[in-house]
Amino acid sequence: MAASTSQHALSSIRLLPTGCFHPDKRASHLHSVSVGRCCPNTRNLGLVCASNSQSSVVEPVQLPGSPKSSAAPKKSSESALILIRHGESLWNEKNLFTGCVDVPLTPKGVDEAIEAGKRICNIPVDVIYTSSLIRAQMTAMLAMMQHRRKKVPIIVHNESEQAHRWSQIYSEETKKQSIPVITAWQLNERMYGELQGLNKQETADRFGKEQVHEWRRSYDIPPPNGESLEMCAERAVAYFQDQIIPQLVAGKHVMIAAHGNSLRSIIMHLDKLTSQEVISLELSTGIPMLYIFKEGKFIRRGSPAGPSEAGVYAYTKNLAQYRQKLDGLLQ
Ligand SMILES: O=C(O)[C@@H](CO)OP(=O)(O)O
Repeated sequence: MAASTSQHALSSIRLLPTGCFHPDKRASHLHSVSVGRCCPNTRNLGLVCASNSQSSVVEPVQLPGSPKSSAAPKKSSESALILIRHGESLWNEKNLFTGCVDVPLTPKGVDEAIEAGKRICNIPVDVIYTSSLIRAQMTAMLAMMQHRRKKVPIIVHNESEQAHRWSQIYSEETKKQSIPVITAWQLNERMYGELQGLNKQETADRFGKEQVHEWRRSYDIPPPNGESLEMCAERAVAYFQDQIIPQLVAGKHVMIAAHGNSLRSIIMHLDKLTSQEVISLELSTGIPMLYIFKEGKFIRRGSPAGPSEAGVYAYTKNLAQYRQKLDGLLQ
């Protein structure tokens, strides 16, 4: 799907000077923390599921003010949030409504994911969230293969106590060189109901262009027996607030690999778009978008253009320092 003016608008935001943070200090804490795992049908399970700290690679973080909070957020801290829509899938290529049908990437989608990875290869990533769908997971993994830090992305398995136990890592050093990948159905594409598997053009020919546009882009009108964007936002934004924001508050750098509509709903929330404005928000496959989270606010930084582009690393002093560190220029 072509990038719209909104997508271009995302990339053309002016850069503002911002303060400092210390990505590497935070990354070094990864080895000692436990899992914040999401269970289906429950919104706020970070604390409930994190019973065994030994076998896990990422800690659920509590928001400031919470009585149990152990990780006090640093006032001056600043975190990167990268959002990536998955690369082209086999059903994108065939122009079929996909929704929650779990199809893989095309070779072009694989290339897009690799390209996305090159664009973010100098931006710190401490924890990755993906949907439970393979196209988002492939994208996350392929993108991370390009990262210069060369940490190993590892999918966190908490679907059963045994899965949790059997996927333990027994070396603290190896954990330090890992990035937890947390999969969450809440980040899935919106469920397209009875449109799933139908050809988009044929559906428009049959039901009319306007009707299909309404199903695809309106905020609160669901397709037959499917989810509206509003319904998708209810679970995706709730998950983002309950599970992901606490990571950012604790100073973790987060990447989310997800889908056109789950990400549209999160961007709507971050950018405070109205239900009218979100109609024209289109996300291209495999294009990363960067936000900086600082002092409780999200600052949109557009789409990093590539490792050779200097601009993105001037977004914040800390991104520049992180890159210098990767370049071996800093100790
Ligand atoms: O088919 C889908 O699942 C989505 C994303 O590819 O399509 P649309 O752009 O119509 O929301």
